[in-house]
Amino acid sequence: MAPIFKADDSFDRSLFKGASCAFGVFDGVHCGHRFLLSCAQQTAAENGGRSIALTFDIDPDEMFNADRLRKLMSNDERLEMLTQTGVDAVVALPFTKDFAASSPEEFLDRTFGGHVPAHLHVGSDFRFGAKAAGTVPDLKAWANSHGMVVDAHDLKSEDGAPITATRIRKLLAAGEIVKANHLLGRPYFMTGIVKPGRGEGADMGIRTANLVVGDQLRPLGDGVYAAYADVEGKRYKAAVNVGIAASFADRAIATCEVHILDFDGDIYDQYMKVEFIEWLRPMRKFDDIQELIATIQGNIDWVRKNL
Ligand SMILES: Cc1cc2nc3c(=O)[nH]c(=O)nc-3n(C[C@H](O)[C@H](O)[C@H](O)COP(=O)(O)O)c2cc1C
Ligand SMILES: Nc1ncnc2c1ncn2[C@@H]1O[C@H](COP(=O)(O)OP(=O)(O)O)[C@@H](O)[C@H]1O
Repeated sequence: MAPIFKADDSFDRSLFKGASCAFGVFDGVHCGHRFLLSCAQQTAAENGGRSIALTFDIDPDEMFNADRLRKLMSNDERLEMLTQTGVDAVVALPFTKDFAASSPEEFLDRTFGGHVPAHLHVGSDFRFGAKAAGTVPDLKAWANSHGMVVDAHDLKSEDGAPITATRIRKLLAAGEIVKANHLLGRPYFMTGIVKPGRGEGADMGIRTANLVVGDQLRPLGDGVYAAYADVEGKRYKAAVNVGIAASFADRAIATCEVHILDFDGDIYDQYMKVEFIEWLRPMRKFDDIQELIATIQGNIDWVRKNL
């Protein structure tokens, strides 16, 4: 697995010399990102240099659009997944207010610190520097005078439209999990530590392991889904309610309630990963608890038969 370098003041930027970098935020590490990263691997192989995923430690939108941000994964998960894409190294630039305020030219000077890569691969919509003022032609002009080749790639498309994190977030918000997973090239997942809920699941005969996932990390629309849950190193089928349970909205705080099929352990305070596979139905408010139980049992049966 590739090492992760945090590009703070102590970082030795000579790592960039002769390298092929793909530059982006890479939220979701989706198929479009993987294509760009494979381009860096290809020119690295041709030139005998390293391939590097060049990114930021946080998503810049956390600084500028925090209220409406819906990330596809946490920053740690993003960096970790980048290490598994086949690149030789992952470099995370600290995205501070000061760094974000750099002019486009200053931004590039500070990023590379005099050690310019051989190749830089970006998407054709790449913008950089304060107020995203730097464009691909600006990048190419800087590269020309610094001996770097810039490859600005058309965004990889699927079903007639570019694959972008925004497009995937919109599909997830609409519960279109199959289409979102297709563009991600993997199942969309949520992760967290299992917390105690209201204790009503056991009374209903349907235990649920609860995650409290904040809005920023919950682009997936409310609803009931078929999923897989990874707990204690094992993978189980699961029926999952996403969103605050409408029938208990006055007292519920969990936003991802996971009934794990054929499982009967205590996993409070344990890490759990939930991979979403199919949308089953909208979440709804039930006035009759027996009807709620029967409906959930129907969802569990569906998961058992179809996943
Ligand atoms: C597959 C599944 C579907 C669910 N669907 C709904 C629903 O449509 N409406 C609702 O209010 N709660 C729904 N729930 C949530 C249950 O009401 C909740 O798990 C139960 O109240 C237990 O809560 P507790 O874990 O906090 O004890 C669903 C739960 C599961 C596992
Ligand atoms: N099949 C299962 N699916 C989910 N959690 C289970 C299962 N079996 C046992 N558990 C355990 O039970 C807990 C959920 O029990 P529950 O009665 O729903 O209480 P609460 O919602 O208050 O945590 C889970 O956090 C987990 O530790």
